[in-house]
Amino acid sequence: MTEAANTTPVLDCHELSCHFRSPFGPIRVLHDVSFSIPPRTTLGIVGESGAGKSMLVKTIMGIAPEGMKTSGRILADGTDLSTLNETKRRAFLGRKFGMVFQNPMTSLNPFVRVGRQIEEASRFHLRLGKAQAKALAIELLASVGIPDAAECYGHYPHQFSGGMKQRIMIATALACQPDLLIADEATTALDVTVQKEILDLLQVIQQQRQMSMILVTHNLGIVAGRTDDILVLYGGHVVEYGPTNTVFSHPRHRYTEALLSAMPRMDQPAHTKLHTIPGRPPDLANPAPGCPFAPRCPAAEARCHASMPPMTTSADGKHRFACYVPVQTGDAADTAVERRALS
Ligand SMILES: Nc1ncnc2c1ncn2[C@@H]1O[C@H](COP(=O)(O)OP(=O)(O)OP(=O)(O)O)[C@@H](O)[C@H]1O
Repeated sequence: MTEAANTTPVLDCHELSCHFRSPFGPIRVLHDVSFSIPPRTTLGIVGESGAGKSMLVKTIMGIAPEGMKTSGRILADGTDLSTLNETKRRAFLGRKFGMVFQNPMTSLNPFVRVGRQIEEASRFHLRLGKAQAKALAIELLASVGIPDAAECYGHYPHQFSGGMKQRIMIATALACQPDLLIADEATTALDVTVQKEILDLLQVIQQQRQMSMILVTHNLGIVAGRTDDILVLYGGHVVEYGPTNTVFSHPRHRYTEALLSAMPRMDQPAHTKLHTIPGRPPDLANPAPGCPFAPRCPAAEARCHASMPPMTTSADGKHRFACYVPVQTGDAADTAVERRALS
């Protein structure tokens, strides 16, 4: 008998919120963020600077900055993380999730040989012996495209280019064979051609290892063709969430629509002027009562400024958006789902 494929979401987040205290009162950085990542799929988390993307993944990884109060439920492969004590939770997350940060220059220790840095996680979490951990580190270096992996094992970070350092960071994140790899703006600091190489590498690794992946980016172009689903964040709110193809072809939230029209496209004639989104991102210290995008939205009505729109779900249940005046698609069968009252 063949074993049924596991369909339990690798990550299930329910109403994640976080805030911190400031001299101006509490500042909410995330508002009831919910999403789910099925096995072997990739989620793109998109939004402009300050939208809360990094805070979201840091909250999931349990590394939100000190003073940040978080709430909500996180299930990793069906396990509710709140049921684990701090030590168990760290061990569990260290094995299940790997993370690649934006800047490999600051993530790698300049004084430690790269092989040793890759070995650290597998020795700690998988309890591998010295020889086994070294063999795995060399195998991982080779798998992320480092030439002469056995020799490079003993090199220091400064002996590698930026792109190679990022490959080493990916090898480090893969050391415990995670179910989920989180890449937080992992290519932003790199040249455009190297960016593409690293994104292609991540995609190949995701497919080879049958893992799930989160690509965090401010650039919609990065998630196009590389993700199954997209979560669009604005001012700490999920404004749109759904299958990438649907969101690209039929965006419903006005912010997503604006982001898409600000994106350069191959099918546009050269020198086409790109749209920009007028106005400024919301001031989290002085949140307006309504939709955070309303002050910049060309379609905003009085109600958009007065209260946060409820989350609406498409007829097939796969596409969600929080907008009173969504972009029309001809599909009228959307269902409004009231958000939990915001405290
Ligand atoms: N250590 C911190 N303490 C307090 N507030 C913070 C801290 N780090 C970030 N913030 C605030 O949280 C909000 C979300 O920040 P976050 O870094 O998650 O945004 P982002 O979408 O990842 O943006 P970027 O792409 O610029 O990193 C911002 O308003 C930011 O000022």
